[in-house]
Amino acid sequence: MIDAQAGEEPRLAPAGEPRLTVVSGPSGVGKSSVLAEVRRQAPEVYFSVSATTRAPRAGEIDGEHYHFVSVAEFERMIAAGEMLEHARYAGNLYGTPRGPVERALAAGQPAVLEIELQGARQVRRAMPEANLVMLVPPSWDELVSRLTGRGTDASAVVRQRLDTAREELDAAAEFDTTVVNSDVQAATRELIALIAGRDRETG
Ligand SMILES: Nc1ncnc2c1ncn2[C@@H]1O[C@H](COP(=O)(O)OP(=O)(O)OP(=O)(O)O)[C@@H](O)[C@H]1O
Ligand SMILES: Nc1nc2c(ncn2[C@@H]2O[C@H](COP(=O)(O)O)[C@@H](O)[C@H]2O)c(=O)[nH]1
Repeated sequence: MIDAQAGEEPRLAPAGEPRLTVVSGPSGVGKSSVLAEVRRQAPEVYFSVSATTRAPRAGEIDGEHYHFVSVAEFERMIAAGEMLEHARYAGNLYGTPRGPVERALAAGQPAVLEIELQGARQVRRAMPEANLVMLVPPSWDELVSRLTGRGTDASAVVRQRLDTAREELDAAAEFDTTVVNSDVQAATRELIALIAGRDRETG
């Protein structure tokens, strides 16, 4: 957690206020796996559903895993100011619809975004009080093994995602907290504490 220096605005939301938590990290590190467990154990948390122009993978449900939209619809949403952040990743567009996140926070619900690095940087600028968490793998070899072992992407896409992963891991210092995903349950416990703002509690 980063404390405010004398004369500077505090960067993280004050204790007691619902917090926006951004979870980022390289493709294949286990963001979806850990957040599925967070969702199960902390049903009070609002999880943003992103819009994407990527084609659905087997088993992905429109409106649940993503809002699967056309490029034209995605561009309309940007032009209408409906995106909190957006980015191009591995040839597709991804973005966070702004309204549902703002409504959840206004209603007192902690909210979580699972987004890549460029988007996390945009949220940092737009909402400096957000807590940025990077999920990292226990080792590079383990990341490669998880991404290839998942079997959802062609080898060229895996290579592209691994190239981006190096850049993402190099940016870990920009995040407030780094959580190592060696074990899904342990990472889930750490994330739930951060989402609930337990790191802001004193005494
Ligand atoms: N702690 C862990 N130990 C071993 N395997 C894991 C762990 N966490 C996730 N995995 C596995 O790693 C693979 C990638 O996980 P997942 O799809 O959750 O990653 P992701 O970060 O959400 O990827 P993407 O950004 O591409 O959506 C999956 O096969 C998942 O079962
Ligand atoms: N900037 C944003 N990145 C997003 C968003 N939703 C998901 N993502 C990230 O994209 C990559 C690839 O996801 P995949 O489902 O195709 O494997 C991954 O890092 C996601 O976290 C978003 O709204 N904005």
